[in-house]
Amino acid sequence: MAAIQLDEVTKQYGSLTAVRDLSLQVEDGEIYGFLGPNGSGKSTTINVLLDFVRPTDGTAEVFGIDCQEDPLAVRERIGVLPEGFSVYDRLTGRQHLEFACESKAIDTDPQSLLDRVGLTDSAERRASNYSKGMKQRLVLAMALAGDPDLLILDEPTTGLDPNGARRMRELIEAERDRGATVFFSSHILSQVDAVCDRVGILTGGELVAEDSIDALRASTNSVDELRVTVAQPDKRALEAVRSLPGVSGVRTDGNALLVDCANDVKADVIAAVEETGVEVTDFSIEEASLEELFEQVTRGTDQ
Ligand SMILES: Nc1ncnc2c1ncn2[C@@H]1O[C@H](COP(=O)(O)OP(=O)(O)OP(=O)(O)O)[C@@H](O)[C@H]1O
Repeated sequence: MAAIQLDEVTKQYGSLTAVRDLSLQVEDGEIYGFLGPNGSGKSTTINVLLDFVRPTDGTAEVFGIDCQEDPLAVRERIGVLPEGFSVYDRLTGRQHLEFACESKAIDTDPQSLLDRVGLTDSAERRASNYSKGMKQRLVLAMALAGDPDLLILDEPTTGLDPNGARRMRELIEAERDRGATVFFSSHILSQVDAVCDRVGILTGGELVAEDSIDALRASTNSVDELRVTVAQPDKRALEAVRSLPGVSGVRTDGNALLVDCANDVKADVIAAVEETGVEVTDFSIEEASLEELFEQVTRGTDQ
Protein backbone atom coordinates (compact mmCIF):
# COMPACT_ATOMS: atom_id res chain seq x y z
CA MET A 1 0.00 0.00 0.00
CA ALA A 2 1.25 3.48 -0.86
CA ALA A 3 2.22 5.78 2.01
CA ILE A 4 0.68 8.72 0.16
CA GLN A 5 -1.80 8.59 -2.67
CA LEU A 6 -3.12 11.76 -4.25
CA ASP A 7 -5.69 11.45 -6.99
CA GLU A 8 -6.48 14.47 -9.12
CA VAL A 9 -6.34 16.87 -6.21
CA THR A 10 -7.33 20.45 -7.02
CA LYS A 11 -7.46 23.31 -4.55
CA GLN A 12 -8.90 26.65 -5.53
CA TYR A 13 -8.89 29.82 -3.49
CA GLY A 14 -11.53 31.86 -5.27
CA SER A 15 -10.24 32.30 -8.80
CA LEU A 16 -6.71 31.19 -7.87
CA THR A 17 -5.87 27.54 -8.46
CA ALA A 18 -3.18 26.69 -5.90
CA VAL A 19 -3.02 22.99 -6.87
CA ARG A 20 -4.36 21.59 -10.12
CA ASP A 21 -5.25 17.99 -10.85
CA LEU A 22 -2.36 16.63 -8.79
CA SER A 23 -1.88 12.87 -8.77
CA LEU A 24 1.10 11.27 -7.13
CA GLN A 25 2.03 8.20 -5.19
CA VAL A 26 4.75 7.86 -2.57
CA GLU A 27 5.76 4.30 -1.82
CA ASP A 28 6.12 2.96 1.68
CA GLY A 29 9.75 3.40 2.78
CA GLU A 30 10.60 6.00 0.16
CA ILE A 31 12.25 9.41 0.63
CA TYR A 32 10.31 11.71 -1.66
CA GLY A 33 11.39 15.30 -2.32
CA PHE A 34 8.52 17.59 -3.19
CA LEU A 35 10.13 20.47 -5.02
CA GLY A 36 8.94 23.70 -6.46
CA PRO A 37 9.48 27.43 -6.45
CA ASN A 38 7.72 29.69 -3.95
CA GLY A 39 3.97 29.68 -4.40
CA SER A 40 3.89 26.49 -6.47
CA GLY A 41 1.45 24.70 -4.15
CA LYS A 42 3.70 22.57 -1.93
CA SER A 43 2.31 23.71 1.41
CA THR A 44 -1.24 23.57 0.11
CA THR A 45 -0.69 19.93 -0.84
CA ILE A 46 0.80 19.13 2.56
CA ASN A 47 -2.11 20.93 4.22
CA VAL A 48 -4.53 18.72 2.30
CA LEU A 49 -2.74 15.65 3.70
CA LEU A 50 -3.09 17.09 7.20
CA ASP A 51 -6.70 18.16 6.55
CA PHE A 52 -5.88 21.79 7.32
CA VAL A 53 -7.18 22.48 3.83
CA ARG A 54 -10.06 20.73 2.07
CA PRO A 55 -9.44 20.01 -1.60
CA THR A 56 -11.90 21.48 -4.08
CA ASP A 57 -11.70 18.22 -5.96
CA GLY A 58 -9.91 14.87 -5.82
CA THR A 59 -8.86 12.62 -2.96
CA ALA A 60 -5.85 12.25 -0.67
CA GLU A 61 -4.96 9.12 1.28
CA VAL A 62 -2.22 8.20 3.74
CA PHE A 63 -1.69 4.45 4.11
CA GLY A 64 -5.08 3.93 2.53
CA ILE A 65 -6.88 6.24 4.99
CA ASP A 66 -8.78 9.16 3.48
CA CYS A 67 -7.23 12.38 4.80
CA GLN A 68 -10.49 14.29 4.80
CA GLU A 69 -12.76 11.52 6.06
CA ASP A 70 -10.55 10.31 8.90
CA PRO A 71 -7.89 12.93 9.66
CA LEU A 72 -7.36 11.70 13.23
CA ALA A 73 -6.46 8.20 12.05
CA VAL A 74 -4.06 9.78 9.55
CA ARG A 75 -2.49 11.88 12.30
CA GLU A 76 -1.73 8.77 14.33
CA ARG A 77 0.50 7.51 11.54
CA ILE A 78 2.46 10.69 10.83
CA GLY A 79 4.94 13.11 12.36
CA VAL A 80 4.88 16.65 11.00
CA LEU A 81 7.27 19.55 10.80
CA PRO A 82 4.88 22.24 9.58
CA GLU A 83 5.92 25.28 7.59
CA GLY A 84 4.98 27.90 10.15
CA PHE A 85 5.99 25.90 13.22
CA SER A 86 5.94 27.56 16.61
CA VAL A 87 7.17 26.67 20.08
CA TYR A 88 5.86 27.40 23.56
CA ASP A 89 8.13 30.14 24.78
CA ARG A 90 7.73 29.33 28.46
CA LEU A 91 8.49 25.61 28.18
CA THR A 92 11.95 24.11 28.12
CA GLY A 93 13.08 21.77 25.36
CA ARG A 94 12.55 18.79 27.62
CA GLN A 95 9.04 19.95 28.56
CA HIS A 96 8.15 20.17 24.88
CA LEU A 97 9.16 16.56 24.41
CA GLU A 98 7.38 15.45 27.57
CA PHE A 99 4.26 17.14 26.25
CA ALA A 100 4.64 15.48 22.82
CA CYS A 101 5.13 12.03 24.37
CA GLU A 102 2.17 12.50 26.70
CA SER A 103 -0.17 13.67 24.00
CA LYS A 104 0.84 10.75 21.81
CA ALA A 105 0.51 8.42 24.83
CA ILE A 106 3.97 6.94 24.37
CA ASP A 107 6.66 6.30 26.95
CA THR A 108 9.71 7.29 24.90
CA ASP A 109 12.48 8.95 26.89
CA PRO A 110 12.41 12.66 25.91
CA GLN A 111 16.17 12.75 26.34
CA SER A 112 16.75 10.29 23.51
CA LEU A 113 14.74 12.51 21.16
CA LEU A 114 16.62 15.62 22.24
CA ASP A 115 19.89 13.76 21.68
CA ARG A 116 18.85 12.79 18.17
CA VAL A 117 18.37 16.39 17.09
CA GLY A 118 21.45 17.71 18.86
CA LEU A 119 19.70 19.55 21.70
CA THR A 120 21.18 17.52 24.57
CA ASP A 121 22.88 20.48 26.19
CA SER A 122 19.91 22.82 25.78
CA ALA A 123 17.26 20.53 27.21
CA GLU A 124 16.64 22.63 30.32
CA ARG A 125 16.62 26.00 28.56
CA ARG A 126 13.38 27.74 27.68
CA ALA A 127 12.54 27.47 24.01
CA SER A 128 12.13 31.26 23.84
CA ASN A 129 15.92 31.45 24.10
CA TYR A 130 16.53 28.99 21.28
CA SER A 131 17.78 30.13 17.88
CA LYS A 132 15.49 29.60 14.88
CA GLY A 133 17.42 26.48 13.87
CA MET A 134 17.18 25.08 17.41
CA LYS A 135 13.43 25.73 17.50
CA GLN A 136 13.09 23.88 14.24
CA ARG A 137 15.05 20.92 15.60
CA LEU A 138 12.87 20.92 18.69
CA VAL A 139 9.70 20.71 16.60
CA LEU A 140 11.34 17.99 14.56
CA ALA A 141 12.10 16.01 17.72
CA MET A 142 8.40 16.29 18.62
CA ALA A 143 7.52 14.98 15.15
CA LEU A 144 9.84 12.00 15.65
CA ALA A 145 8.21 11.02 18.95
CA GLY A 146 6.49 7.67 18.65
CA ASP A 147 8.39 6.61 15.51
CA PRO A 148 5.74 7.68 12.98
CA ASP A 149 5.32 5.62 9.80
CA LEU A 150 5.36 8.78 7.70
CA LEU A 151 7.28 11.98 8.30
CA ILE A 152 6.02 15.09 6.55
CA LEU A 153 8.53 17.91 6.61
CA ASP A 154 7.68 21.27 5.10
CA GLU A 155 10.91 23.01 4.06
CA PRO A 156 13.00 21.26 6.73
CA THR A 157 16.31 22.76 5.67
CA THR A 158 15.23 26.39 5.40
CA GLY A 159 17.04 28.49 7.96
CA LEU A 160 19.62 25.83 8.78
CA ASP A 161 23.34 26.41 8.42
CA PRO A 162 25.31 23.82 6.39
CA ASN A 163 25.97 21.72 9.50
CA GLY A 164 22.32 21.79 10.44
CA ALA A 165 21.31 20.86 6.89
CA ARG A 166 23.74 17.92 6.92
CA ARG A 167 22.38 16.77 10.25
CA MET A 168 18.86 17.00 8.85
CA ARG A 169 19.86 14.81 5.88
CA GLU A 170 21.39 12.23 8.20
CA LEU A 171 18.27 12.22 10.29
CA ILE A 172 16.04 11.75 7.25
CA GLU A 173 18.19 8.82 6.16
CA ALA A 174 18.10 7.30 9.63
CA GLU A 175 14.31 7.54 9.58
CA ARG A 176 14.21 5.77 6.24
CA ASP A 177 16.54 3.07 7.57
CA ARG A 178 14.13 2.58 10.45
CA GLY A 179 11.44 1.88 7.86
CA ALA A 180 9.65 5.24 7.79
CA THR A 181 8.53 7.06 4.67
CA VAL A 182 9.72 10.65 4.39
CA PHE A 183 7.92 13.27 2.32
CA PHE A 184 9.56 16.66 2.39
CA SER A 185 9.19 19.87 0.48
CA SER A 186 12.01 22.14 -0.51
CA HIS A 187 13.01 24.87 -2.87
CA ILE A 188 16.69 24.45 -1.98
CA LEU A 189 17.57 21.90 -4.57
CA SER A 190 21.17 21.21 -3.72
CA GLN A 191 20.02 19.86 -0.37
CA VAL A 192 17.76 17.19 -1.78
CA ASP A 193 20.10 15.62 -4.31
CA ALA A 194 21.90 13.32 -1.94
CA VAL A 195 18.94 12.15 0.04
CA CYS A 196 15.89 11.61 -2.20
CA ASP A 197 14.89 8.38 -3.88
CA ARG A 198 12.54 10.37 -6.09
CA VAL A 199 11.48 13.93 -6.55
CA GLY A 200 8.32 15.52 -7.87
CA ILE A 201 8.59 19.02 -9.27
CA LEU A 202 5.59 21.26 -8.88
CA THR A 203 5.13 24.55 -10.69
CA GLY A 204 1.98 26.60 -10.80
CA GLY A 205 0.19 23.89 -8.82
CA GLU A 206 0.95 21.18 -11.38
CA LEU A 207 3.36 18.28 -11.27
CA VAL A 208 5.67 18.88 -14.22
CA ALA A 209 8.25 16.15 -13.58
CA GLU A 210 8.66 13.16 -11.33
CA ASP A 211 11.64 10.82 -11.20
CA SER A 212 14.99 10.17 -9.55
CA ILE A 213 17.35 13.14 -9.86
CA ASP A 214 19.67 11.04 -12.04
CA ALA A 215 16.85 10.16 -14.41
CA LEU A 216 15.72 13.79 -14.54
CA ARG A 217 19.24 14.82 -15.41
CA ALA A 218 19.38 12.26 -18.19
CA SER A 219 15.98 13.24 -19.58
CA THR A 220 16.63 16.96 -19.79
CA ASN A 221 19.31 18.10 -22.20
CA SER A 222 21.23 19.77 -19.41
CA VAL A 223 24.75 20.73 -20.31
CA ASP A 224 27.60 19.21 -18.36
CA GLU A 225 31.19 20.40 -18.35
CA LEU A 226 33.74 17.82 -19.39
CA ARG A 227 37.35 18.47 -18.42
CA VAL A 228 39.74 16.59 -20.71
CA THR A 229 43.37 16.75 -19.65
CA VAL A 230 45.85 16.12 -22.44
CA ALA A 231 49.58 15.44 -22.50
CA GLN A 232 50.23 18.35 -24.85
CA PRO A 233 47.64 21.08 -25.70
CA ASP A 234 47.02 21.15 -29.45
CA LYS A 235 44.89 23.45 -31.59
CA ARG A 236 43.73 20.57 -33.81
CA ALA A 237 42.13 18.83 -30.82
CA LEU A 238 40.35 22.04 -29.90
CA GLU A 239 38.97 22.43 -33.44
CA ALA A 240 37.94 18.77 -33.68
CA VAL A 241 35.94 19.00 -30.48
CA ARG A 242 34.40 22.35 -31.38
CA SER A 243 32.95 20.93 -34.61
CA LEU A 244 31.17 18.02 -32.87
CA PRO A 245 27.37 18.07 -32.69
CA GLY A 246 26.19 18.46 -29.07
CA VAL A 247 29.18 20.59 -28.08
CA SER A 248 28.19 24.13 -27.18
CA GLY A 249 31.54 25.51 -26.05
CA VAL A 250 35.24 24.65 -25.73
CA ARG A 251 38.01 26.52 -23.97
CA THR A 252 41.44 25.67 -22.63
CA ASP A 253 42.74 25.77 -19.09
CA GLY A 254 46.43 24.89 -19.01
CA ASN A 255 46.69 21.30 -20.23
CA ALA A 256 42.93 20.79 -20.13
CA LEU A 257 40.11 21.31 -22.59
CA LEU A 258 36.90 22.42 -20.89
CA VAL A 259 34.00 21.23 -23.01
CA ASP A 260 30.34 22.18 -22.51
CA CYS A 261 28.43 19.28 -23.99
CA ALA A 262 25.24 17.25 -23.80
CA ASN A 263 25.23 14.15 -21.64
CA ASP A 264 25.37 11.68 -24.52
CA VAL A 265 28.35 13.06 -26.48
CA LYS A 266 31.07 12.78 -23.84
CA ALA A 267 32.57 9.62 -25.35
CA ASP A 268 32.59 11.31 -28.78
CA VAL A 269 34.55 14.23 -27.36
CA ILE A 270 37.28 12.00 -25.97
CA ALA A 271 37.41 9.95 -29.17
CA ALA A 272 37.70 13.14 -31.26
CA VAL A 273 40.65 14.36 -29.19
CA GLU A 274 42.43 11.00 -29.45
CA GLU A 275 41.85 10.83 -33.22
CA THR A 276 43.93 13.98 -33.65
CA GLY A 277 46.84 12.06 -32.11
CA VAL A 278 46.69 13.96 -28.80
CA GLU A 279 47.03 11.76 -25.72
CA VAL A 280 44.23 12.06 -23.15
CA THR A 281 45.75 11.66 -19.69
CA ASP A 282 42.64 12.26 -17.60
CA PHE A 283 39.05 13.44 -17.74
CA SER A 284 36.35 14.42 -15.29
CA ILE A 285 32.75 15.55 -15.49
CA GLU A 286 31.13 18.47 -13.74
CA GLU A 287 27.41 17.74 -13.85
CA ALA A 288 24.91 20.48 -14.51
CA SER A 289 23.83 21.95 -11.21
CA LEU A 290 20.47 21.12 -9.80
CA GLU A 291 19.51 24.75 -10.16
CA GLU A 292 20.08 24.52 -13.92
CA LEU A 293 18.11 21.30 -14.04
CA PHE A 294 15.30 22.86 -12.07
CA GLU A 295 15.33 25.90 -14.31
CA GLN A 296 14.99 23.71 -17.37
CA VAL A 297 12.07 21.75 -15.96
CA THR A 298 10.20 24.80 -14.71
CA ARG A 299 11.04 27.12 -17.59
CA GLY A 300 8.07 28.84 -19.11
CA THR A 301 6.03 28.91 -15.93
CA ASP A 302 5.28 32.31 -14.51
CA GLN A 303 6.08 31.95 -10.84
N1 LIG B 1 -5.36 30.54 2.36
C1 LIG B 1 -5.07 30.98 1.16
N2 LIG B 1 -5.88 31.87 0.53
C2 LIG B 1 -5.62 32.31 -0.72
N3 LIG B 1 -4.53 31.92 -1.44
C3 LIG B 1 -3.70 31.05 -0.88
C4 LIG B 1 -3.91 30.52 0.44
N4 LIG B 1 -2.90 29.67 0.72
C5 LIG B 1 -2.09 29.64 -0.36
N5 LIG B 1 -2.57 30.47 -1.31
C6 LIG B 1 -1.96 30.68 -2.64
O1 LIG B 1 -1.81 29.42 -3.25
C7 LIG B 1 -0.60 29.36 -4.00
C8 LIG B 1 0.24 28.19 -3.52
O2 LIG B 1 0.72 28.49 -2.21
P1 LIG B 1 1.56 27.46 -1.35
O3 LIG B 1 1.79 28.09 -0.01
O4 LIG B 1 0.91 26.14 -1.37
O5 LIG B 1 2.91 27.37 -2.16
P2 LIG B 1 4.33 26.80 -1.73
O6 LIG B 1 4.85 26.05 -2.91
O7 LIG B 1 4.23 26.07 -0.45
O8 LIG B 1 5.16 28.12 -1.54
P3 LIG B 1 6.37 28.46 -0.52
O9 LIG B 1 7.57 27.70 -0.99
O10 LIG B 1 6.50 29.94 -0.70
O11 LIG B 1 5.89 28.07 0.85
C9 LIG B 1 0.07 30.72 -3.84
O12 LIG B 1 -0.30 31.51 -4.95
C10 LIG B 1 -0.55 31.26 -2.57
O13 LIG B 1 -0.58 32.67 -2.58
